[in-house]
Amino acid sequence: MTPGVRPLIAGNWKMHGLRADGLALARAVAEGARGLDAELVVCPPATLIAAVAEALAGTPVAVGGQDCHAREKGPHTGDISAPMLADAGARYVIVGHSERRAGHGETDAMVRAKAAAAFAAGLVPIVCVGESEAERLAGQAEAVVTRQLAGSLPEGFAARGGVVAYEPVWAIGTGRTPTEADIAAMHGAIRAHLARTAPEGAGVRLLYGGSVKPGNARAILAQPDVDGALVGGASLVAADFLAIAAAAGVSAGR
Ligand SMILES: O=C[C@H](O)COP(=O)(O)O
Repeated sequence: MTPGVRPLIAGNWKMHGLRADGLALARAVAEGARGLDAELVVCPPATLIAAVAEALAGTPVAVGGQDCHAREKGPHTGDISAPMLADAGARYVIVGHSERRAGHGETDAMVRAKAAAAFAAGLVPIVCVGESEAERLAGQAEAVVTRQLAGSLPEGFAARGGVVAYEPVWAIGTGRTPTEADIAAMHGAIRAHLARTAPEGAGVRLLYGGSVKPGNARAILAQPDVDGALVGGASLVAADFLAIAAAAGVSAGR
């Protein structure tokens, strides 16, 4: 944890949640969030953003989107723009998740444009980076992640409060995680890259994502330069998500 930084725990619900269970999950998270010393964000599917934002109004839990288009509006069937997310009540948006990079052919340049669009709409982008298993085994993990950062972060990213999530692709939904030392080393490398490129880089919140669970959260969040987590599967169970958030508060020594 970076000293003085408030931990951020974001839940990416991915393509899970119909109205009734999504609203129940959001309300249960808000109920348990009182008194927790971490910032909480839930990122429901787009169909639920407005309803969840309404249900969470006046609570400490913010809402985020899972993706946005780089343009404000136009002939882009099925896409959602950053101003639309903001209008629906979102304050954050995840961009460049590996499932978008792999499943929708998103390049670093596209991710960069999406993050810039998020800022323009008043949203905080959470930009995801991470190596594949083959890249890690080839000793290329840091080079890959540094290249992704160089290509994916728009001008003024650090100064404008952008967030980076390091998610090794092979750790997502697998129950496998890097060693604590490997997480610390990668977060240190990301921090060094950010600090080289902007004076505000030292203050950017760096999240770890990939099989974060209540049982491993405390150890992961205790690593230097790990300022929070981007949680997938465990964010679908309110008690698990809240336990991870509680571990973040403990790791921050708050
Ligand atoms: O965005 C979240 C990540 O893809 C992590 O997912 P997971 O916690 O299910 O491994």
